[in-house]
Amino acid sequence: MNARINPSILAADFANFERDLNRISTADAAHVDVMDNHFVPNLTFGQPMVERLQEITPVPLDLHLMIEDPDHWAPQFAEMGVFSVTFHAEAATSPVTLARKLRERGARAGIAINPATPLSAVEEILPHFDQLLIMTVEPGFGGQSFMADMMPKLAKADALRRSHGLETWLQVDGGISLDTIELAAANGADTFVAGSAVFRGDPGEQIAALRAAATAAPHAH
Ligand SMILES: O=C(CO)[C@H](O)[C@H](O)COP(=O)(O)O
Ligand SMILES: [Fe+2]
Repeated sequence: MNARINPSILAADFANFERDLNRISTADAAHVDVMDNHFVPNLTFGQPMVERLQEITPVPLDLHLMIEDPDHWAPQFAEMGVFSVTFHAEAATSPVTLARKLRERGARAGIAINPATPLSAVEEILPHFDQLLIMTVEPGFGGQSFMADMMPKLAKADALRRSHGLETWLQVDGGISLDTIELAAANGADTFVAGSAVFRGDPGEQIAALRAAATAAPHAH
């Protein structure tokens, strides 16, 4: 399995993004959590910040928009030349139209679902997306515990994409560490967001260890 490791810069030093982005240069992408203090009770990066990060990053940017009205805002983020833009199904009005707009602007289109949102909410529209993000914590904060009870939903999503021959990446976000990554990989995840686990220790070593653990995990298929 090709395990992608995307460290979340929510756990980086906010006064040293350039240094910390360079510390994760072996990662597949840098995960950027955009929070608006409305969709989630926390506030992080706005557009000028993401624009600047895009200029200095050595790795592609994987944006996770935890914002209201992504129909309006997400295309503006895609225009910055980022690698991927993932918005929440709970917040979007016209997700398929929005996915098309993101792709037209050169970004991969992702859709995210909260722990309480069933897979059925995105089942029909999955072919329009390059990535499905299954939250394994309640969105809003880093450093929370991995919700192992999301594994049946993840396995179902994996089975769905396989049965339809989709190339959709399956991303998990929240509480991913060396203790939990194998379980997520075994249930079908191929793209792993890890904030605290990467920046807690030596980021390069953590990325390598996480990638090795995910790759070595036994798979159901
Ligand atoms: O979307 C997020 C929170 O809403 C973060 O990406 C996630 O929490 C990563 O942090 P950690 O790996 O420390 O759990
Ligand atoms: Fe995230």
